[in-house]
Amino acid sequence: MTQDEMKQKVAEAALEYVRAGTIVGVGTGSTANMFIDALAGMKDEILGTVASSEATATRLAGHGIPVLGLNEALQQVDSLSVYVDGADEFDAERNLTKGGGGALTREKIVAAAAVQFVCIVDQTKQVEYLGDFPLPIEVIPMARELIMAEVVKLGGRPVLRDGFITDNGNIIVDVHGMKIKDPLGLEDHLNSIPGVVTNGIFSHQGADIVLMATPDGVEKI
Ligand SMILES: O=C(CO)[C@H](O)[C@H](O)COP(=O)(O)O
Repeated sequence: MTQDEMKQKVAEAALEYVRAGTIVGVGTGSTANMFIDALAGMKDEILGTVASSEATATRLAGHGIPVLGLNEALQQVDSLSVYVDGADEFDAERNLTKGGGGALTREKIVAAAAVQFVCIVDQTKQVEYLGDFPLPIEVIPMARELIMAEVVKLGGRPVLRDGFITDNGNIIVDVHGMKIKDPLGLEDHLNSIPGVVTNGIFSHQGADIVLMATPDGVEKI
C-alpha cells in the first residue's frame, strides 16, 4: 500500500468522529485535504467548519462546505466538537510535531477550541522522540536573529524557511538536530522567547486520539 493510500484510509476513518449538528475544526496538509474531500459527503449534516489555514478554507469552500471564522463559530457554540488534522511526527504520549505546511499557529488555536483532537497519520510519522522532523517556529520577522541565536544556545540548527510567509504575515524558522525528550518543557521554553508566535510542538494541545494507518488497517492510539 502506498503512503497516499494509507493517508486516504485514515482520512476516511476520521469521519466516525464527526458528529451531526456540530462545528468541526479542520487541519492543513495532504492528509487533512483527503479528510476535507471525505467530509464533503457529510456537508449537509454538520453546522459548519473552522479552517486552520487559507488553503483549507479554500478547499472546504470548493466543496460547498460552510466555513466560519473561529470567533463567529464560538459565538454560536461553546466549543468545536472535534479538530481533525495530520502531523509531521507523533510519539507514544500523542505529543506531536506540526507545521510542515507552515500553518502551526492557526492549527494550535483551532485545536485549543475543540473538545477532541483526532490526529490522522500514516505509520511513517511514528517516532520514539520528536525532533527528527525539523521543528517549525513561527516568528515575528524583526525577531529572526534573536530567536535563531537562542535556538543555537539550545543546541538546535535554525534554518529560515526561504521565501515562505505564513497566513499571519510572519516567517518560519525550522530547527534541525534536536532530540526532544521533554516536549512540554521545550514547547513552553520556546514560546517564552519574545518574538516567537508559537512553535510546532503540540504537547499542551497534543492529540486525544491518533489514528495511524498501516498496510493492515487503521490503528487507534
Ligand atoms: O502541520 C501540518 C501543516 O502545518 C500538517 O499536518 C503536517 O505537515 C502533515 O502534513 P501531511 O498530512 O501533508 O503529511
